[in-house]
Amino acid sequence: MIKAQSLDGLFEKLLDGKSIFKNKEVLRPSYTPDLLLHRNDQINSLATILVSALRGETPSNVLIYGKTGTGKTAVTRYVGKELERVSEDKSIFCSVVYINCEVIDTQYRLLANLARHFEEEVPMTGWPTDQVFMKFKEAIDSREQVIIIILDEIDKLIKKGDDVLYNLSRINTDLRKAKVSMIGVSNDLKFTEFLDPRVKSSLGEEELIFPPYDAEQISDILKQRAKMAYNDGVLGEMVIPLCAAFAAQEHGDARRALDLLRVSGEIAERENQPQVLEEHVRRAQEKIEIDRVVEVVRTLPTQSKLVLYSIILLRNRGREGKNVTTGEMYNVYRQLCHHIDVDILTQRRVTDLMSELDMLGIVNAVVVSKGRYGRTKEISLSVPVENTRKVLLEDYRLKPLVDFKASVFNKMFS
Ligand SMILES: Nc1ncnc2c1ncn2[C@@H]1O[C@H](COP(=O)(O)OP(=O)(O)OP(=O)(O)O)[C@@H](O)[C@H]1O
Repeated sequence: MIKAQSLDGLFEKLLDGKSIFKNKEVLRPSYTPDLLLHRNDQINSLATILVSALRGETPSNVLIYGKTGTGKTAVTRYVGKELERVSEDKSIFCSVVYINCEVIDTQYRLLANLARHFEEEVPMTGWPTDQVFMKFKEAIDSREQVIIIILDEIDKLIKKGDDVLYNLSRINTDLRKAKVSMIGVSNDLKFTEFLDPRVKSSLGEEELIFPPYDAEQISDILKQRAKMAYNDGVLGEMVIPLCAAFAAQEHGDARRALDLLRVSGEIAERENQPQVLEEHVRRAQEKIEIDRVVEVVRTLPTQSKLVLYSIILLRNRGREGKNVTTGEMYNVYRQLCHHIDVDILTQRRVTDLMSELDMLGIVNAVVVSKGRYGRTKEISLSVPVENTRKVLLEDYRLKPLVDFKASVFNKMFS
């Protein structure tokens, strides 16, 4: 008879081990430090625009752009918090409402959230949108006050239409006492192209651009956070410079750098190492990259998954290192669709899907000239092949393709 191993004190034993972390939470994206480094210009510019609220005037609407991890959210929230703090000191009514449009991504939910913020009872579904908007207006117009609405990741909201932004941008004409202004935050520089020109000009009364951090600036940000996150003497000398270098290579992304610093520590801790070393950072970099790819690939639509799978199959056809042409890719894609009974898209549409994969950083397509045969695109994979293949085959619609290589490829390439 197999005797169950005694698990007494399972968690106690784990907890007894000395942690290398002092406070891991400060490395999470949700944590905003009290002092934001290398962002004085942006903080001052935003404060200069918002200070009107403290004079009872309506601040201009602002659009904030910058690549991911450049401190847009951190700066906006920080300045918003300061504004509320000073307004309280001066007994001026001023509220800053933060909305993440990736989570609250419909017009109704946005308005319902705004109304609820001001203690209006509005259900999260079911009412006509106009009625919710009316409730919000009534709620805020009960007294003299300035409301600043921060719409983070605003590009996610307008995917479902820009009516709500149009209405919000005109709301001040209907209000007697309250004043509303909006701050839109986005890492997509082009999203305003899809906006109604009136909304575009109203939202973009002021624009702020957040440039990427360089390696030195990221290093400073990491040092500030590492002091709070790790116990003294735990970090090897090369850990911060390496995290900063990796993140700067990407595009100066502070979030990526902080993730690297945290995951490196987690890897070291799991192995009961007393110190975080360079090798842990390298492994963390690999792990984060794979996690990212897995997430992006997993959420692709089926047709894009088929395009990607055909590239992987061609890449594995035995002539390693040779790039795949669009013609070859389309040929295999068609066979895959046929095999699992999925509609076959036109070559043009498939080329578009491939360009999307290129934009996501999953493949790299370059145009090459074939002399008098014209031009074609050569595609190479920018992601680890085996991991990607595994994730693709997790999709139940693609599962029957597991054996595809054996049955069709032998015929095609023999
Ligand atoms: N100047 C800074 N000083 C200290 N920490 C910073 C600074 N800039 C960014 N960070 C930290 O980096 C992480 C990412 O920053 P933030 O969320 O503000 O980036 P973002 O530009 O809004 O990115 P995204 O567009 O992806 O939302 C956060 O943990 C934030 O606290």
